[in-house]
Amino acid sequence: MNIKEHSIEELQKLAEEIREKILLTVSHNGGHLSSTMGATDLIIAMHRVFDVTKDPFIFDVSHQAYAHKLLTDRWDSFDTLRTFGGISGYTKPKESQYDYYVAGHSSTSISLAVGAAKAIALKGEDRIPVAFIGDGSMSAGMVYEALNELGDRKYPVVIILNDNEMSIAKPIGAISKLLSQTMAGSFYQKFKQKVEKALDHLPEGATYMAKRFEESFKLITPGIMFEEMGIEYIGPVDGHNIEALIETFEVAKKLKKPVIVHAQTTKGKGYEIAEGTKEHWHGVGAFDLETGKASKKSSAKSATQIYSETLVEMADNDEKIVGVTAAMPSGTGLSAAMEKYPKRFWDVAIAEQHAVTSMGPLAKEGFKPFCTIYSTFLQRGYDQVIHDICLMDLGVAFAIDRAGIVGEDGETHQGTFDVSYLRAIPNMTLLAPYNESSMKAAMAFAKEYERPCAFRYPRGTFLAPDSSCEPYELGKSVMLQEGDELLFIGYGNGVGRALLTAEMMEEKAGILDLRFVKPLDTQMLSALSSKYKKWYVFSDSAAKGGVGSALLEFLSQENISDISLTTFEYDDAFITHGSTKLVEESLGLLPEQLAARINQDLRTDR
Ligand SMILES: Cc1ncc(C[n+]2csc(CCOP(=O)(O)OP(=O)(O)O)c2C)c(N)n1
Ligand SMILES: CC(=O)[C@@H](O)[C@H](O)COP(=O)(O)O
Ligand SMILES: [Mg+2]
Repeated sequence: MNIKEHSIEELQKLAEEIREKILLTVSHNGGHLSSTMGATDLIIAMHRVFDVTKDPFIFDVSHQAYAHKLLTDRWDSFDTLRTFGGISGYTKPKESQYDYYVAGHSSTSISLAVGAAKAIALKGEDRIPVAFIGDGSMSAGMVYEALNELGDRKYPVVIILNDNEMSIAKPIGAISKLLSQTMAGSFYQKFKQKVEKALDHLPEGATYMAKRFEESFKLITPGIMFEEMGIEYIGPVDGHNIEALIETFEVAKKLKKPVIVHAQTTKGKGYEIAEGTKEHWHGVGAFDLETGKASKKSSAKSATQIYSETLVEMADNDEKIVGVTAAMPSGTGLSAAMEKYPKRFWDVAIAEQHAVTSMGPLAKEGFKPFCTIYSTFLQRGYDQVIHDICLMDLGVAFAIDRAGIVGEDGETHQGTFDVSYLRAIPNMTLLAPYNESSMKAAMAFAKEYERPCAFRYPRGTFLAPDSSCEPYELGKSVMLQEGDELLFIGYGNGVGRALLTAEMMEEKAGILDLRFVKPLDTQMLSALSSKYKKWYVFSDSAAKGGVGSALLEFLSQENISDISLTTFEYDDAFITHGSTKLVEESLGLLPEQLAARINQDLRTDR
């Protein structure tokens, strides 16, 4: 859509139309509502001033970029948002030439802008990278690694800081406090302009004094930090005043230097029910537009809820239990423990690396940390798991939520890699529960275990219903059902998939709840290898380096060569978005598909 010739009134009308379209679509499909509603005016002004056909538009996380999608080539396909086969909820160059980069994990945009600026400079082109980042995403270390270089090398980059005074939850930390010093900021802006005018007319000696005076005022503004790092700061500006935004962006563009435009917006702008600091509206399922009520409510307890309740119970009985989340208090369920024990459970903002490392000394000092992070976001803290926890052999328990396919968030968020990336680390123990009782038992094990361990569980509910459960014992698996020739080995939610598949089999399968993928129950596996010659592995994890790999390593080490092993894990490819069921169906992983496949194999064998 070419908006270069639009009047301000036409742009304002367009903003309304875009918000209506977003509202209607998200109320049907679910999605990131409040971020994107609040960012709409900024994105319109961005498209007006910069040239999306040549300037890299780099959205941080990119959950707020729906208006960008609508302004480029996705108005007609927008109703497929986040559905299987439809458009992604995030920017994705494979989807559109106007999406410069993939995003989904936060705080990468300024690094990307610096990289783009280097390429542009090397190519001698007249283009300018524009990074669009939210206040919540300003907490992560990557931002400051990039600003550190940018402020020194001075590439022309415009950073639009969309400050809605919210992360998903309440933003945490000193940076967030600094950004919200806006009363002083607006006063300071007027004051600064006056001082600068006066300085033009003063002799040299007086300029020094006036500069000192000005700097003492800067100490109370958000600009100080950026300006001292060598990055121009403009703001705060009203992020819903399209006319003012266009003027400001024009100024920023002409500076040909690194510049931050600090814009204040209201999260949820345009949908009153969602406006302001209402965490719920960050990411929602389908809802009724009139009332704002969710269309579907699940009654079954999610794995996260079980974790959350169990953690509080454990914390009630043991004051050594502590825990951390990196900006996902409600998503991980840590919020319940944080409310009850605010001194022992912390949200450290988007800062997975810090979350992991900071739990090390707590373990060293005799506390029991539960480091509660989604599988996908723990990737950010990988070196810290190795260097700061496992090398020290400390008793930190990693509670890995959103393990497996997460559904509509798709490629950037799938929790597929944790088994592979954690299994390689010395001193690490890996276990997984498959229903409510086993989750409690796994957590009880993790609480007592004095070395690093990680347990994983899925988004939403476990596939298996609850059942009685023996306590977890290091490296011990449990046989759930004996069979004839086939052995189904389940890990975590894979046990539920194995149980469901077994119900549809023409032959009775033995079912093993593996419990630990590291260390493996070698005794049990050796014994089972004499009776069962066909092994099928069920685990919601990447096949490369996953559970099947671990079992093949075992068979090879033991020189057991008469077993055929098939693993139902994920192939070596990024997995698309859509409802979990449709995505799993596309991968052939629904129990009925697996049963049909195994039954067919058996028939062919005979
Ligand atoms: C590395 C990483 N950790 C956590 C998240 C989860 N997450 C997505 S958006 C978000 C809040 C971002 O806040 P902000 O940048 O202010 O954007 P807003 O939603 O307020 O527009 C969080 C914590 C993520 N995407 N990436
Ligand atoms: C944008 C982002 O990273 C989060 O908002 C994410 O979508 C949350 O996912 P859950 O809905 O699984 O908590
Ligand atoms: Mg924000």
